Amino acid sequence: MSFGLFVLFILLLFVIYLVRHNGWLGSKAGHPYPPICKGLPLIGSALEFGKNPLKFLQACRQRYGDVFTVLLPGRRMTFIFAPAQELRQSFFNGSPSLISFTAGVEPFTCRIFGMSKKDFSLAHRSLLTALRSELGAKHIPQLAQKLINQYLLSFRTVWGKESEGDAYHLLTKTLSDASLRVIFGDEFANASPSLFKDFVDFDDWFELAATPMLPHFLLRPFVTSRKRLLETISQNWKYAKNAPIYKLTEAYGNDGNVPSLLLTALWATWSNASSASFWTLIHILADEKVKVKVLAEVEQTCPLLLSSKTELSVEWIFSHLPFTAYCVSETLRLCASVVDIRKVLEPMQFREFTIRKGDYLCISPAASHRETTVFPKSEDFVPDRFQKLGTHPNALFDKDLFTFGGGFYKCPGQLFAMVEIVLLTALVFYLYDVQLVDPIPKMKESQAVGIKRPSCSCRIYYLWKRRLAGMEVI
Ligand code: HEM
Repeated sequence: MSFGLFVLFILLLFVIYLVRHNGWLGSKAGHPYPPICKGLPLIGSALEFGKNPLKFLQACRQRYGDVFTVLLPGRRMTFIFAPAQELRQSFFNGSPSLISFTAGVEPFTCRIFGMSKKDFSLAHRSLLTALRSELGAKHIPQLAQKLINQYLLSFRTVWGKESEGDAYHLLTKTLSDASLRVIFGDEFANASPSLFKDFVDFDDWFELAATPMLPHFLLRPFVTSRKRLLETISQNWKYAKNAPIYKLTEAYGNDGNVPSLLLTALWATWSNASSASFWTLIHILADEKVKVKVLAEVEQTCPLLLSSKTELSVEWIFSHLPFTAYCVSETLRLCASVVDIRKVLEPMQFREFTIRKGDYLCISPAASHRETTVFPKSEDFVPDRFQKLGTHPNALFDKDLFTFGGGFYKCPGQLFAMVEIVLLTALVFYLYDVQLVDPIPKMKESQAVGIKRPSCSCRIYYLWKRRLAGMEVI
């Protein structure tokens, strides 16, 4: 082949690549591909998306409409915006032969937690079923009782009687200690004292480490903390034999991958619920009227909540602490993940567009939760909006709220998460006088996945306000 022909051949390949990659041709069926927000050569929109994903997506939507594709290094992400019911139908309940949750989260399960692709997709359904049953309504009374005992212990050992402290640290530590003991068991928790610290380091680097094509050797703190976490879990998971999490390892059945599986479960248990409990407390503290309503409710309910005679069923908790639960739901509306993700397995139709095989199909819970037609004054914290509707605080997540995902793969920890945050919030307000010391921090703008973290610290002042049997040390 002459040199000229060779150059022509390369140019032809390049043009074919550009046409396919950028969707300049319509699909075979004649339906157009969605418009593309191209960004810069090679890195696409990585910089803008990475800086403030929500703002970037809202700007794209204004420019391109309800369906558009964003190019990121190694990833094409097609976003769809629509009323809740339409999104539930097309995204959460779409045909499994067309879109896949498992393939969508593989960049996390495999690249971050180190699970093998094959094992994960084979075992995924049974894992989900096992966890859903272990954390289901039937077990809540027992789990809730243990949570309360652990919270009371943390008030003695972590909070103390009176102090000023960083609210994020206080709530994260309290909730994490309690949920670890409840889900992984006391023996496992006692054997793993370094787990919390290593997890904080790991979680700080989580999102960067999920970036495709970014080599992990550049992220030394991430690699070190993950190694330590996996070592701790490998050595100690035998102690979790009597805990709910053990059912998961039985469903998985492959010893070699169990530590990675349990690290995934630990991340799911800790990461989102901790931030959610922080924002719930901070939002209530920042609004005097809301705080007064919460205080009235907890004064009435907490004596019963702390009585050993009460069976803490799901219905009991939500019917005795409805307003506190609406505060949690409203917090989860405001702080929801910017992106939820699936992978397109075969070309699929959404409205007039064809979405390509291989694209990540995405919705934005954070953007949907800010639709002013559904949520007037959408940036404000207004728990009354849900109370007026009368929808059960937990059932809101089957209607207009997407914080826990949806369809078959909906978060299996939803009920447990709601219960643990409601109980912690109620007890903090019942047992302490709490005040904000710092202004409310902004949410971390650059975070795309999971409940938003605060962008800076926020101190609270708290003072123990009552006598309680068994709490003499305080
Ligand atoms: C406020 C707290 C929480 C939030 C906002 C949250 C949110 C989510 C979301 C959005 C998903 C993906 C669902 C989808 O895309 O359809 C998910 C999956 C998951 N969540 Fe949660 N979650 C929370 C708490 C928990 C807790 C406490 C646990 C366990 C104790 C848990 C366990 C899991 C697991 C294991 C999965 C993966 C399911 C799978 O692989 O199919 N989550 N969660």
